[in-house]
Amino acid sequence: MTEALRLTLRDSKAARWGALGIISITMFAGYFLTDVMSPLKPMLESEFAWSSTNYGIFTSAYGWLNVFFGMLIFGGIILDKMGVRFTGIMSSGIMVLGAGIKYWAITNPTLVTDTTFGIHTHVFMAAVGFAIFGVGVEIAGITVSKIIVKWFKGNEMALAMGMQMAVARLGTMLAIAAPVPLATYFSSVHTQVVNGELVEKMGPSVSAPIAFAFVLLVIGFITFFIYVSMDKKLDASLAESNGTDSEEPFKFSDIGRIVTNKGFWLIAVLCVLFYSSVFPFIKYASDLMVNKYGLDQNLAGIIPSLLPLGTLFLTPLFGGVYDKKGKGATMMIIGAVLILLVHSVFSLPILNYWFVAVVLVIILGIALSLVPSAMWPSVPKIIPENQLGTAFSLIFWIQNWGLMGIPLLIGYVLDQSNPEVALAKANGTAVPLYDYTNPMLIFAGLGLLAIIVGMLLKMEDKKKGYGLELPNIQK
Ligand SMILES: C[C@H](N)C(=O)N[C@@H](CCCCN)C(=O)O
Repeated sequence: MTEALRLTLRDSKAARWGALGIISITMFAGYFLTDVMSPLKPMLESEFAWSSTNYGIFTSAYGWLNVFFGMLIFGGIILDKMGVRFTGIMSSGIMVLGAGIKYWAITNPTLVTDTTFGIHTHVFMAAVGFAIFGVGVEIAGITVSKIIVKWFKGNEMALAMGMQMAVARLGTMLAIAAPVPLATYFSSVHTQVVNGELVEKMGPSVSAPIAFAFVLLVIGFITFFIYVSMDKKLDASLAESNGTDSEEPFKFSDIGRIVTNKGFWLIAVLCVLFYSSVFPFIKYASDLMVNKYGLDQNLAGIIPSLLPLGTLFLTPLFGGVYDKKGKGATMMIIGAVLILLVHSVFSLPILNYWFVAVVLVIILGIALSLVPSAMWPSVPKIIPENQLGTAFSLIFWIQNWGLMGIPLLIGYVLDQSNPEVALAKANGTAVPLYDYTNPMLIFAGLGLLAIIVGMLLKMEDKKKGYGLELPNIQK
């Protein structure tokens, strides 16, 4: 067979980067909704009398269905059985549905007067929407990972994953920076909760940024159909080139193979520790800026938004370094060290200057570029391609325990460490600032554990020869 005959659609640079661009739009919208409420925490407290625990419950809902109902694991199996086209459409549809429910709940503060399972129904219904959305965005995440491996394996895989994450981080950045101005711009007279009573009052529209996110998600859903047509063409070209589907189909016994692989566990534990120290932090970062660094609520999102901003450039850059030079395990360890450093300084009850926060957030951005750009392209070095959907879903499942549990823990610890805040709210007196020392110590502890697991992973790589320290691009 001649070289020309063996060429497929993925050998075309324009086609594979075009495919990446399209799926990145869907994920951009997903990441926007994921963090859109983060800068709105102080508003949720002032408009609807949410406590930090309420906010923690709502934020943790992201993982409820993924963790307790195993939705992510089903998602991974569906992905390996049904393929990326079906799973991609399904997951982006679920994102739209979840966002719709969340919007409905937030626009109905009358739900505040009821409770469901001991939680204010307003909080509970918003959480249900977020939980459904969480299933969609997580399954979309594993689908996109598999799509990237399909198009880029043996080429610029880490760079491609880095670029996709960079676009997604743009969504996070917008979600941190835009909601407060949007909510303020669309201020209106609406129902608010004041001293436990529902009153009609002029105030910022917390629901406006969610409506914006909903529209973005619908656009992401539509654009995924364009990807579907490209994927069909890729499969056709693979079939023609005769080089396709030499892979064994997925079997349930593969799950046993994945979970008995020590490398898999190390990367999964590193993943949950690392992401639990960054993503839940983002949910509280704007509030931290108000309470620790004395920033105005309207400007508080600016410093945290520098975190994803840096990753826009650095994630593809580090991905490119991994592709060409290797050193994946080392990059993950350095990232974990940075996490420990940053959160330790945040936890100190001194240095409460805004420029210190800027420097720390920039360093955190470097960590958030180093670890993911090395971690995700390392998974296909440990797990065979036909088991990747399931492996990614298992890793995401383990990670979701952290994404669910840590925000809840932080909200609870915040309330427990600052009882005077709840007291002041109940008495209608001036509300004091939150002391964030204990929550930040929890984040620092996660960083320390991540360093240890990163080192164990590097040792295992040496023993098993996964090639985590080797370049991805095959010469
Ligand atoms: C939150 C989500 N489960 C996640 O881990 N996202 C990663 C990207 C994973 C993509 C793997 N190709 C992130 O860093 O945003």
